[in-house]
Amino acid sequence: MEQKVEKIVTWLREQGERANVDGLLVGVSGGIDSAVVSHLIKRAYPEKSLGVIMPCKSDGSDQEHAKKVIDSSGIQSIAIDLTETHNVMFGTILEQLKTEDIFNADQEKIADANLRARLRMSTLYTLATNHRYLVVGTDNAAEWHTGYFTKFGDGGVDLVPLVNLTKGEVGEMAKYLGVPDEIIHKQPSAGLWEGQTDENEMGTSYEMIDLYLKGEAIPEEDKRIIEAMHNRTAHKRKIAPGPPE
Ligand SMILES: Nc1ncnc2c1ncn2[C@@H]1O[C@H](COP(=O)(O)OP(=O)(O)OC[C@H]2O[C@@H]([n+]3cccc(C(=O)O)c3)[C@H](O)[C@@H]2O)[C@@H](O)[C@H]1O
Ligand SMILES: Nc1ncnc2c1ncn2[C@@H]1O[C@H](COP(=O)(O)OP(=O)(O)OP(=O)(O)O)[C@@H](O)[C@H]1O
Ligand SMILES: [Mg+2]
Repeated sequence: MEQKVEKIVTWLREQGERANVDGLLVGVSGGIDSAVVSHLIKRAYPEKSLGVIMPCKSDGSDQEHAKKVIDSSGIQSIAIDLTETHNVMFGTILEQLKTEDIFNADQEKIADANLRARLRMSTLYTLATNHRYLVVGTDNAAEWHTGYFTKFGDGGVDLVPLVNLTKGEVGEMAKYLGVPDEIIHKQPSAGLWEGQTDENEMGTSYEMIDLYLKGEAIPEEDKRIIEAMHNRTAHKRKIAPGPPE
């Protein structure tokens, strides 16, 4: 594990140097993926790494966990509450849609959720510009393969250090790095609405996705769900296409 960690830390430093920036930052949610990235960027840039806590109508326990990650990693931190920003922006958009009688209530929850992720992305890039830092993403191999992220939201980042690690491998790295146990053992959640858990929403488990990625046999139904998610989200893993000349 020491070697795996060192390889990623060296890579992060090289990427920073190549981009000619001063440091790295990450959004800290209180979940395991951003906990691992916080510890990694602190190792890569001990004096120039920043963790950004951005509650947006978020669960109080997530914020407590986020603070624990700041402490366990020793990273510098800043908290920016996006609740009011989201209320104003989403409220303005909804009001106009309703005024013009073109509001689609079926899509409200997902549109609300994705705006939270995109407000976080905008906040991170504002800070990155201010500090001359890069924005480090937290997607792991399971999330990347299934496209379980918001396009240009939490998917809108400069570097993805965990993209080759399964969720299980992220857990092993978290233990090695000293991420608090309660964060390692809690249910993965995007925290985009109350009670949301990744596995409920996806209809399969990270254990199944990890096994699938390792080429092992899994039940037909899980395989079908994973392949459908992968195909439906192919556009998120490419740059925007243009027409042929
Ligand atoms: N074929 C295609 N070619 C090009 N673009 C296409 C497209 N199909 C849709 N699109 C575009 O993509 C948009 C849909 O993609 P997107 O906006 O990402 O939205 P979508 O995939 O519908 O939703 C994001 C999913 O990621 C989950 N999530 C988000 C954030 C964090 C986490 C987490 O684990 O923490 C999880 C969230 O719970 C939800 O299930 C459409 O509105 C459309 O603009
Ligand atoms: N409240 C928040 N404050 C700061 N960043 C956030 C917040 N919520 C989400 N993010 C960012 O969005 C990323 C995607 O969330 P995701 O839930 O996939 O990761 P996680 O919370 O670190 O781990 P887990 O998947 O186990 O919940 C987070 O890693 C983090 O960088
Ligand atoms: Mg989470």
